[in-house]
Amino acid sequence: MTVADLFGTGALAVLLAVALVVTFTLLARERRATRALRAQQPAPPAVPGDPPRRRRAAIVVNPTKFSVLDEHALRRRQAYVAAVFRSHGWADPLWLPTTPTEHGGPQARQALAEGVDLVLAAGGDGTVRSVAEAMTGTSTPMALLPAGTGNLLARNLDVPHTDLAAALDLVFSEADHRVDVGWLEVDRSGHDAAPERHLFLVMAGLGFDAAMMAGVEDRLKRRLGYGAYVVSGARALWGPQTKVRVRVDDGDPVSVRTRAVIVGNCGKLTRQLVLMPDAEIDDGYLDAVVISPRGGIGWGEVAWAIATRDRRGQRRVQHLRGRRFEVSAGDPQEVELDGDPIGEARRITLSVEPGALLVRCPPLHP
Ligand SMILES: Nc1ncnc2c1ncn2[C@@H]1O[C@H](COP(=O)(O)OP(=O)(O)OP(=O)(O)O)[C@@H](O)[C@H]1O
Repeated sequence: MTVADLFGTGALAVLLAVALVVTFTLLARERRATRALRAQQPAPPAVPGDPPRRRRAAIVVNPTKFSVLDEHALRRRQAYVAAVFRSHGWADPLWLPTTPTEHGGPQARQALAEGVDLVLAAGGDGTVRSVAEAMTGTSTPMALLPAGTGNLLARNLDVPHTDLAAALDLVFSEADHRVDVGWLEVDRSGHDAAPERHLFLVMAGLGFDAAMMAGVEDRLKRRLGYGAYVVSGARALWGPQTKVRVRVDDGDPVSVRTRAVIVGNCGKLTRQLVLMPDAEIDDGYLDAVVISPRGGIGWGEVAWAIATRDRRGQRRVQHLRGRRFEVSAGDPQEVELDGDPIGEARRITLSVEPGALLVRCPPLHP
């Protein structure tokens, strides 16, 4: 009998087909089982000589903070920073510059999508805030390379803000700490259908301090640095008091005549000037000051209370603490967010999200 005879018989052809199907099914099952077994096994130990995976950081940089020095300043800093990362065995950092419309959030999200080990915010508090907004709720730490004017978060976390080398050293020598973030809801009309929501890390508020920030022109900042806030503050001092209603958590709203309501996640303006001495960035609470001076003597009292940090019996600087603050005013008031003015609103709501952001910085309670 020839092979053709064999295939000519229908029964044998069916038998052959069945045998083939069974064989392929068994082979496929074996391949699946082998794959599953491999997946359960730990990764093979690195063969000596295999290059270990090098850690990589992304640096979200506001280029305008460097180009004010000279047009090559940013490139020089980038070369220096990359060399420092290499000297610590890290890969060259991924540089993600901010733009006039994308202030750090999209850049930080891109960095997270690329799986970096650390994101650095190189700029002022606005850049830091935008980066932090994208990183909140993730387990990737954020570090700071301060290059702004106020650098309020850096001052509060004791991150060097005038020495790039020292700030960079800290990236490799310190641990990560969970800090609270604040959320500010801005209802501009007092009955907005969808109020804006912004993250803040230091302070947000309404009234005099916001008017002061709004009055700090970029030109003045460049010439006077932090002193620009003093000049603008002096200008804003003499405005009228405003009637606002303040509600803390589920308490009843209280009406006060005030020049400013400032709510803080942390309380330092400078190392010496502490607006909210009890505010801690990791305590799960927000602190607030209601500043209500009347005339020159009243402002003298406020200045004294802030300079000495002694608030006993102080009527002009009232302190509050809670997890949620609602502040509403009859007339639109200038609103401030981590030192940046964001326009006027009639109602703001501030709340805290405890421990939502991982930050690389010196110990919070040394
Ligand atoms: N590529 C860019 N070109 C022009 N402007 C930019 C660019 N990137 C960011 N900006 C502007 O920079 C602002 C953020 O500045 P940033 O917070 O870094 O410094 P700062 O205002 O001096 O900080 P600080 O609050 O500490 O004083 C953004 O509001 C944005 O308008």
